[in-house]
Amino acid sequence: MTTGMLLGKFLPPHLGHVYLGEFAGRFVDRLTIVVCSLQREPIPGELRFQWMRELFPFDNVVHLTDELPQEPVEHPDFWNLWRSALLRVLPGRPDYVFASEQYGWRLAEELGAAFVPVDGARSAVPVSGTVIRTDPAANWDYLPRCVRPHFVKRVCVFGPESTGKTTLARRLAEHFGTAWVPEYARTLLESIGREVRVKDMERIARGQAASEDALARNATRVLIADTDPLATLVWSDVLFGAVPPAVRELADARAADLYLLTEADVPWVADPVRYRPDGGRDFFERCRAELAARGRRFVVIRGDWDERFRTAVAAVEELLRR
Ligand SMILES: NC(=O)c1ccc[n+]([C@@H]2O[C@H](COP(=O)([O-])OP(=O)(O)OC[C@H]3O[C@@H](n4cnc5c(N)ncnc54)[C@H](O)[C@@H]3O)[C@@H](O)[C@H]2O)c1
Repeated sequence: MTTGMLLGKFLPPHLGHVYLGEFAGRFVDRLTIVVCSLQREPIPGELRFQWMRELFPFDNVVHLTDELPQEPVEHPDFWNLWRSALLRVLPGRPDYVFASEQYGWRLAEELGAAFVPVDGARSAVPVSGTVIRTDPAANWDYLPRCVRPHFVKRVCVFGPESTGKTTLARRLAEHFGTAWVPEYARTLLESIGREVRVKDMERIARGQAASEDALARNATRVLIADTDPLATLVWSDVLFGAVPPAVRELADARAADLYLLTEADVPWVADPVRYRPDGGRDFFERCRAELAARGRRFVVIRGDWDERFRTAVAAVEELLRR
């Protein structure tokens, strides 16, 4: 049986890393991937470790969190420190070391392995972590699906019933060539076939959050959500005078990058899962107050359908420029 190892910061993992890992996994029988992270780095090491485990489910992915020097010039004992740290986390001395960097030669020698250089010019998959961190939107196609939610800007269409939220969310998603998140309350209530109860509220908030996180993987640069758990909080309070703690927790913890707050200035349309034909104005004010109390960024969407769409597009474009 042949064994191999490769290491990296994977800050974040991109398709160049995926190529390197998939190449190495086809070269040897048993591959170990070492995720090296430092506390000061801009993306948490634990998250990078989870991403790499998801990307390489059949390989041995380990996490090295020692605060080691990063370049040989930084420490006279650089190679001894790296050799002993690596031998601690590797299952044994590898037969092969894989890298696209020249340091792979010395690294392999330290571990008593043969070096297999992989695309030093990075011409097969021309991308780097620095390029992605500088402009993730421009390099979106190089991001693996599991990494995309970390870089996606989240927009939430928020406000009273029958103010065109779903149509606006769909239209925005189409305009920006991305994914949208349907309102989970509607999915649940249409399936449950009875009036909503307070005990449904936690399931609605959890469903909304889970659906958003799952669909964020399909998004390109921005994700458009038709409501979020903060809307569930407002609904729970308005309908039942009570908010389950789990709903409050989700509403407080999850902030969209931008809320499009839709005004109730368009005609009401009745629907079996709509509740408050006369409460649009109060509900709008309540939504505005909840956003303001949490310091969330929002833009009010009002006027006819075209004006609403134009205001929303301009607000999302502004968010994407930031
Ligand atoms: N500089 C040295 O001499 C040296 C020596 C030993 C260990 N280290 C440490 O190793 C760790 C990992 O460093 P890193 O910055 O190389 O990690 P990284 O995440 O940038 O890269 C991981 C691996 O993927 C390769 N790679 C990157 N883009 C690629 C692409 N487009 N196509 C194919 N392969 C690609 C890299 O060459 C590397 O082998 C760091 O903690 C560093 O300090 C450095």
